[in-house]
Amino acid sequence: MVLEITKVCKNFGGLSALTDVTFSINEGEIFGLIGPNGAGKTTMFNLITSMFTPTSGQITFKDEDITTMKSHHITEKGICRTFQNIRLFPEMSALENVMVGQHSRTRSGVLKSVFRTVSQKKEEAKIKDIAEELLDFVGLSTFSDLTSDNLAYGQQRRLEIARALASEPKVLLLDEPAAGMNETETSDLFDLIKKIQQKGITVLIIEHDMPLVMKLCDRIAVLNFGKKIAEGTPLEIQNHPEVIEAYLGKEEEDQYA
Ligand SMILES: Nc1ncnc2c1ncn2[C@@H]1O[C@H](COP(=O)(O)OP(=O)(O)OP(=O)(O)O)[C@@H](O)[C@H]1O
Repeated sequence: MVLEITKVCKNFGGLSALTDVTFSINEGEIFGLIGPNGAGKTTMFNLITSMFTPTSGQITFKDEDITTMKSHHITEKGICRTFQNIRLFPEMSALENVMVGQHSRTRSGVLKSVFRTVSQKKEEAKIKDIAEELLDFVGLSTFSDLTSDNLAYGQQRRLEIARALASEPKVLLLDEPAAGMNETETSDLFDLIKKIQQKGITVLIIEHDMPLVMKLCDRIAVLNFGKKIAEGTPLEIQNHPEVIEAYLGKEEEDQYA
């Protein structure tokens, strides 16, 4: 088990965003977290990355309790995420955006040195090399000098993934990576996430694009009103009566048969 979520609850005032949610993720798998709007999926990401603390319950990463660990320590441990709304630096180049993503792994910090020592210069050169490799990995090497606001939407989402990869995650959390993508971009995204898995990185993905989720994920957990209503393989999830009723809807049932 790489990540274990045990009996996690999160209340916001009187609202129970998550109630007693338990699931665990195996090393190297692509795990989907799905459910209707407001089901608590992003809240779960916010708890795993310590943007919020659970009201109760436990989160462990490789058997270490990380429930109350600070966010930056969680990044250093090897958990990194992308956001539902793109959060790039719009006026920085694609390359610089990825270079910034490495800050948790560097000693002297990126782009800030005024009096640069030889070792800092070497480190910067290495940071640039790694960023170039990552841009190549996500298929954006020809756009390296473009500012991120000049990239197409699907490219910006891939750039976000490259930036997240720059922190050398063991577990990558993707929050609706296919949102707003056309069919070709979604198909490229599928290939990219599979390549990330092949690198040995575990992927936890929130996604509303059901055909993509069903094709991509090894296992899936389904939330509804903050509670887990099902967990299993894509086939098990597609045939789960409570999921069909709560989430997929009768109309869409045939689509996945
Ligand atoms: N910071 C917050 N303060 C108060 N309520 C919140 C906060 N964050 C989330 N919520 C509430 O918790 C519930 C779960 O929200 P969450 O964003 O986790 O759902 P979601 O499954 O990610 O939805 P979507 O698919 O629409 O992104 C919602 O009712 C939401 O309004």
